[in-house]
Amino acid sequence: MRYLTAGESHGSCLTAIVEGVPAGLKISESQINTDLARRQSGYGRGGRQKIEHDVVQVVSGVRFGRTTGAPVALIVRNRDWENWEERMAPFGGPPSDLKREVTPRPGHADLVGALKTDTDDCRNILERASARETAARVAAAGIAREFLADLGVEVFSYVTSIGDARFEEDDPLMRAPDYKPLAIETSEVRCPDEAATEAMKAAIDRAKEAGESLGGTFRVVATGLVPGVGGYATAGDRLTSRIGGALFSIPAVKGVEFGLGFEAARRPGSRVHDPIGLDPQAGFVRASNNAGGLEGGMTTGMPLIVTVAMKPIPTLMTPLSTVNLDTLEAEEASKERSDTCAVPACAVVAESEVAFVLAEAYLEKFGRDAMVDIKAALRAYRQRLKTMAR
Ligand SMILES: Cc1cc2nc3c(=O)[nH]c(=O)nc-3n(C[C@H](O)[C@H](O)[C@H](O)COP(=O)(O)O)c2cc1C
Ligand SMILES: C=C(O[C@@H]1CC(C(=O)O)=C[C@@H](OP(=O)(O)O)[C@H]1O)C(=O)O
Repeated sequence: MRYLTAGESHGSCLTAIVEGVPAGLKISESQINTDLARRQSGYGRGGRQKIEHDVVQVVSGVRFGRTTGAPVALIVRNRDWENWEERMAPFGGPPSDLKREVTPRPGHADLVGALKTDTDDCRNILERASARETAARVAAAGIAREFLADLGVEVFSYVTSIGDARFEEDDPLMRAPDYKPLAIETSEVRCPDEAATEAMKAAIDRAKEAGESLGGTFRVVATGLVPGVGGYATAGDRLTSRIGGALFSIPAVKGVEFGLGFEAARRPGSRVHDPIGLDPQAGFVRASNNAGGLEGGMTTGMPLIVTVAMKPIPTLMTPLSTVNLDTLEAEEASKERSDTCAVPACAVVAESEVAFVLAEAYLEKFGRDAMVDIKAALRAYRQRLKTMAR
């Protein structure tokens, strides 16, 4: 299962096509819309989110609420388009008052994209480098999430820091985070701890006041996984690389750690690796989950726990210096409407990326055509694992 998106930030709409979708999977538009709304939310978002109200339109591959096995095409319309129709027109000439973007923002794709593609208007770059595109990813991932949910796998996320405001978790080994979904989703920064939520909001307020921006960290967790999904035999099989790559595809993601992550490099082996035991009911079990649910590029059966770092938003209201592409003079970088912090939204996008990788890995292992066969294969596999532990 993989997706492809198209659409500019201020174009008429975003489009996604998901291919490799098995037949017979129940799809809920309202569930996708809930995820789209979660991606739009979060303290520190800018004015754009007051304009947009993202809803998905499923245009192919689903009939009477179930997938047919054909590619699923989805559309999310940009409400802001009506303010940009002339400036973003696919055909005809530019309007006479068009203001080109010639003061590239450090940290954004503006300068390097303009150099690479020989344009004198960074808008050609930023329209697509913009994380607006991630709305299409979240819509597309609705298919992957429904697929995983049908197989008992849930993917969620929560924010662990914004700037220097941190959520200090009780279980530093992160064996299996089990925060209440409501505690996460009712927090304006998607952090299950009230005091940390307030500290993060205050940090965002201070940053906004100072014309600054903030990044942060969050965790993505997947539960209900069976062991042995993914692969060890070739570089391309390993889920570590596939999940890492998928997360690094998200604009502004600059770090990914599995389980203990970098902390593992500071500890001796006996305090890192997860001892193996045998439980009469559960079969092979682990005393800890420092690996974060992956060994040898495969799921261990413990929760997958990935910590992700997002850099601060590049657009600054107190801008850094840049060079004007027309005059070649030093100038302040452009400061268009922007988010101050988008860590909570980024976490929802990251859930989507993880869901896609896991869905594809499950399809590899349990078949691709029809949900009924995939579920039967999963049941048979679980049964075989039980037999191996007896
Ligand atoms: C959900 C989300 C929202 C974002 N909002 C903004 C924004 O409002 N302004 C901005 O300059 N960058 C924003 N970014 C970050 C830029 O898109 C990103 O830094 C840019 O594409 C350059 O890519 P890089 O940071 O991976 O090098 C956002 C990123 C995400 C994931
Ligand atoms: C539109 C979204 O995020 C945008 C991501 C973004 C960027 O540069 O990445 C810049 C801003 O766009 P605008 O200039 O239109 O306000 C954000 O609002 C969204 O997430 O839906």
